[in-house]
Amino acid sequence: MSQVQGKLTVGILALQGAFAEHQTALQKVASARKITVCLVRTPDDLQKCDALIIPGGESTTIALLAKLAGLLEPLRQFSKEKPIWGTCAGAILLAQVVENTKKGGQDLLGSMSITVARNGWGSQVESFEAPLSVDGLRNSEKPFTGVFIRAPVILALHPSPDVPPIHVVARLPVGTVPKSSAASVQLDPDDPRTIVAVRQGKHMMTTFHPELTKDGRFHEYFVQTCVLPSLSMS
Ligand SMILES: NC(=O)CC[C@H](N)C(=O)O
Repeated sequence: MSQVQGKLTVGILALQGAFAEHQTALQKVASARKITVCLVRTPDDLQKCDALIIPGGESTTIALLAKLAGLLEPLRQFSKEKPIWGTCAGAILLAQVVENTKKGGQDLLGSMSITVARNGWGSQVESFEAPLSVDGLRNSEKPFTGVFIRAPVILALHPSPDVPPIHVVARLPVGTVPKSSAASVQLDPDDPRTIVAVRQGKHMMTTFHPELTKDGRFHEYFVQTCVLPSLSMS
């Protein structure tokens, strides 16, 4: 475990997108939990980390910049050993299969057995917020505000005996009708597009942006549920 003064180091991929917002949110959690926050721009930065957050932004741009920085393969290797949390664009990078990619496809880490579609609810104007009830969050009786901005949708989970179990962490509330032309009808409760947060093994993806709220409970949840347990196994 790469610890600095007995601390746990959580990296944030800082190539493009909302990495500063994650840094602010994580620093609030860090003060209570001996965590060093590291902005990751090179393979050397990544080496220092015990876990990683990939922020929202544009997944095609993040992947291209990661390739240019020589980070794609190190990220794939990292994901085999250490926890990654992908938010929105970061969720796309973690997915095994992505639909609606840019022409010619895009590089992925493929760390979670999930199919997502980019911009599943439509464009920026169809962004929306939804109150999410999330078991396992501190004060879970208080809904967590999911901020969905040109968000991907989960089209399918691919559980199999060969991969770690997949846990649905949060779904859109029954009756949510996103303003999107892509889903203007009320979603059926077991429609996979209602799934907006998933854990598989040590990784987590959220199709929304916890870093854009002032509510740090998802950052706490990632540390408690994904990061700390992975350290005890390493
Ligand atoms: N808010 C976001 O991260 C948007 C993700 C972006 N639409 C993509 O496909 O990469």
